[in-house]
Amino acid sequence: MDAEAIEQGRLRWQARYDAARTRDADFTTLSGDPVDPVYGPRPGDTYEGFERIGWPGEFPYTRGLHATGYRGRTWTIRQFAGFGNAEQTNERYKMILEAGGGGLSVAFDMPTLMGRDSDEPKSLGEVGHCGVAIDSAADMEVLFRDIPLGDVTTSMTISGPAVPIFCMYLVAAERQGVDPGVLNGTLQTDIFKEYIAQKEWLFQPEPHLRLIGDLMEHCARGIPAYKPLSVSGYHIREAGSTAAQELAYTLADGFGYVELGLSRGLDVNTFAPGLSFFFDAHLDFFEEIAKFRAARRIWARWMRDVYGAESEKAQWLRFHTQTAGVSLTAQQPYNNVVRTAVEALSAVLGGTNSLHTNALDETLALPSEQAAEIALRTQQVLMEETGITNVADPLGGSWYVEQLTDRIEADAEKIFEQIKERGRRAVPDGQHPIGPMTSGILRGIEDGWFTGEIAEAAFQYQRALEKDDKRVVGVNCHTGSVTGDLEILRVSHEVERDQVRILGERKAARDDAAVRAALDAMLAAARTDANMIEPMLDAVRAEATLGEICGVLRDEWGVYTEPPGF
Ligand SMILES: CC(C)(COP(=O)(O)OP(=O)(O)OC[C@H]1O[C@@H](n2cnc3c(N)ncnc32)[C@H](O)[C@@H]1OP(=O)(O)O)[C@@H](O)C(=O)NCCC(=O)NCCSC(=O)CCC(=O)O
Repeated sequence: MDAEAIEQGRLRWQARYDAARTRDADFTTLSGDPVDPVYGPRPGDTYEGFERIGWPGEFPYTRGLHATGYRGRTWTIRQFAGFGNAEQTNERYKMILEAGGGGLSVAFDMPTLMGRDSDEPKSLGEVGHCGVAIDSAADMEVLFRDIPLGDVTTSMTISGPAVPIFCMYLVAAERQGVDPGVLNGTLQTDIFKEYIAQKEWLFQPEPHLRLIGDLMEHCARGIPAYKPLSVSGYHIREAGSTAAQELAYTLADGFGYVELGLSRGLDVNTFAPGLSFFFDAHLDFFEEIAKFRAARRIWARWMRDVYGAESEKAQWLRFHTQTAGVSLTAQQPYNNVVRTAVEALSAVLGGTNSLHTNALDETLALPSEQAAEIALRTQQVLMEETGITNVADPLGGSWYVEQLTDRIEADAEKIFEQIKERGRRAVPDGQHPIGPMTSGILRGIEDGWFTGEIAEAAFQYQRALEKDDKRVVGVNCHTGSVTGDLEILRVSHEVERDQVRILGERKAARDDAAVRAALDAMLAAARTDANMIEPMLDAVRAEATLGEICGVLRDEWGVYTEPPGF
């Protein structure tokens, strides 16, 4: 790009920056020297390929979505939390908000994630263990007691039964007197990554996609700020993928949901801002930063050029990041604080919009209160003490980071082509029921391709670890430790007993005929093309439980069995 075009871009950025609001904060170095909000080529310099880098707040958004970077608004500190029953988790949320957490993020227990009630035999021993147990709208009410849902953004990490859980959230808001139309938050909902990596699905892909389409329609129509999908690479990476695979599979899944919205006749400029993303921040500092920068650039280009998105928000890739759980070690667990800080730094340098930092004890149990606080404080140290929020995309223009960004983008493009090619082999072009990327994803799920590719990458890494080519402190080098034991959070079995008892009492107190009628109406809707959100909301309002709602749908649609792979 010639010097004149670079200068024009800088002036556009300056105009945007001047028109925007910045925080009332000190933007100097620790030594008191002023720093610019962004840096670029020196006036008069040319820069080959600068259109791929550009300025923050401008297409292709490599350097961030906002001209002001974190000077306008810092990232959201969003700590994923949930354990025991709704009451215990409600207490933890209040602690997080009081300690300066910017948003909430609900972790559900395994029965809830699988659409089962706490009193089902398969739930035994799991209630309240890896997250909070939610059986019905009444639990959801308790979960957010004294937390005004109109004033807080809440993320809910659930995908198989995402839609009934979402309905419970809406009903909890109604019961607080909050208009559901003003709700802002994120529902994970991403079912593709369940088949690819996390393995918590309920039905075959098609009925899941139908429910997701209904949800997208409902939110696009009436809850404009709500993000019904958090397209997730985190679980793909944690299952052992490479950074490029994480990026490519996740963005491809995102394209699949765009195709789903388009196939429903929705306007891409209306529904695309409701797609957000969720990535892992692993330990290779520069590769991770490059991954985040490439993600924004690829998404903006595909949204504009392939899917016809015109508005900025429809081209923006917004993402949450969680530090890599898989990088934590049980050996010398205090080192995990350092790993997490480095990973969080890469997320911030990559321009994350929202961040969860893992607690040092998460490889052993759910975080204790003390470990959860250190994790939160880690973000606050980065945010408040390091000057990192002063300058947008400070690594832009680094030869290494720019080349890594280009490389990871090229790798992702190759993978998109592989996915689409699988789709073309399964379904001739012009006949894709949803879209060409979606056909490729479904084919890759059905024939175990994604799982196989991830397993191969995980195998290669494990082999490198065992040959000591890759090193992990406390595991295959610098072993032996003088640090003591950790306090471990244990969820008492009484939680399960109490949850089952309360569920029984609630079932006994409700109007059974109303529950049955609402479930029948929901089933009738499932047998048509009608949007299922309203009938499901009615069932939830009648206090139908999660297990009952999912049970009716399981009976109707059947369950999915994964193809065996060796
Ligand atoms: C979009 C995100 C990523 C973040 O939303 P947030 O509301 O926090 O942030 P945001 O949208 O970036 O910013 C909020 C508002 O401020 C505006 N804003 C931001 N920066 C600005 C700036 N510099 N200048 C002007 N405006 C700015 C934004 O445009 C937006 O307004 P407008 O809206 O008006 O534009 C959302 O989807 C989210 O919160 N996701 C979290 C997902 C999550 O927590 N998942 C947990 C998974 S845990 C899991 O799966 C478990 C894994 C395991 O451990 O097993």
